[in-house]
Amino acid sequence: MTDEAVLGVIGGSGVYDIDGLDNTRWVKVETPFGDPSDELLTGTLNGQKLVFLPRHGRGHRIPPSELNFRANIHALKQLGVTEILSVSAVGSLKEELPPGTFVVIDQFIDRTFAREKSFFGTGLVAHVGLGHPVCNRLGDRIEESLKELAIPHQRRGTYMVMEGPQFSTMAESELYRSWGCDVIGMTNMPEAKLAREAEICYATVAMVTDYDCWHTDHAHVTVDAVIKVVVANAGKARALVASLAPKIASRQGACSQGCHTALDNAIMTAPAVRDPAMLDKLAVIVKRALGPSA
Ligand SMILES: CSC[C@H]1O[C@H](OP(=O)(O)O)[C@H](O)[C@@H]1O
Ligand SMILES: Nc1ncnc2[nH]cnc12
Repeated sequence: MTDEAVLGVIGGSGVYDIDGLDNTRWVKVETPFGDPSDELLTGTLNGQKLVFLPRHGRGHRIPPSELNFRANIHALKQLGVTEILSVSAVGSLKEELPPGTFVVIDQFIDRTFAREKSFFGTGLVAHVGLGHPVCNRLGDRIEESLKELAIPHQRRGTYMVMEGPQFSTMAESELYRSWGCDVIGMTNMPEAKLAREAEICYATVAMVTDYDCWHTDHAHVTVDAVIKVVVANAGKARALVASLAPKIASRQGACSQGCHTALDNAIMTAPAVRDPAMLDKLAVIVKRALGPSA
């Protein structure tokens, strides 16, 4: 099932389209969890099947707390996506990460509180592991591309996920700095958790757009400043996706870290008491782990 790689790209703020694809088509996808943020763009890039989803919808219609993360991940799963590259704008919490730096995220602190965080629920309970919340095989490929393209980057980093939509207070920003977080944003959770439940490799390349509000020598973050940096770095983001695509095409077999088998030993509910309606609703998610007739 994961033998053929399909690369999903979730475009964040300022990234509402993707160019250079062949055989493109915007596809409307329905899910049991409601509507995804927009239609999904399918095509091929350098020989690799690719599906693109603008996280906030084209034109940026949807704020972080109202994103239907479950529908977005479910739609990508339905289109066969096996690895997701999340491209996100973030604020920097460290002096040594100036705007324009790309960070290959490897950890998250999830401080969101107003979002649906699981596909599972009463009648079908599951607990997936999240010690390594991103796929390091995919992270390694991203790092290779960043090196080849000479894009300034940091290989690892902790992304603090806040609820938003307002930016942080100075006290909050200093608190997250004291926790050792590298960058801050509003969107990557529960996205990463749901990708794990859906057995899709997930990795984030976070583009630093500002110094949040803690830095005394820099103006506090504004939307204008964020978008200016995203636009200035759009070429690098495009080049990254183009370079990553053939690396995904040539990857061998299922994820060695276990992303593609995350539901093995994760489903708690005894077969006899599993809710048939939940099994039906989650069929796309649990088909590999429980078999098509579960
Ligand atoms: C426009 S700044 C705030 C906005 O940008 C980031 O979104 P994304 O990860 O989709 O690039 C941040 O998390 C906020 O949603
Ligand atoms: N400073 C910041 N805080 C939260 N989300 C962001 N996205 C971009 N910059 C941000």
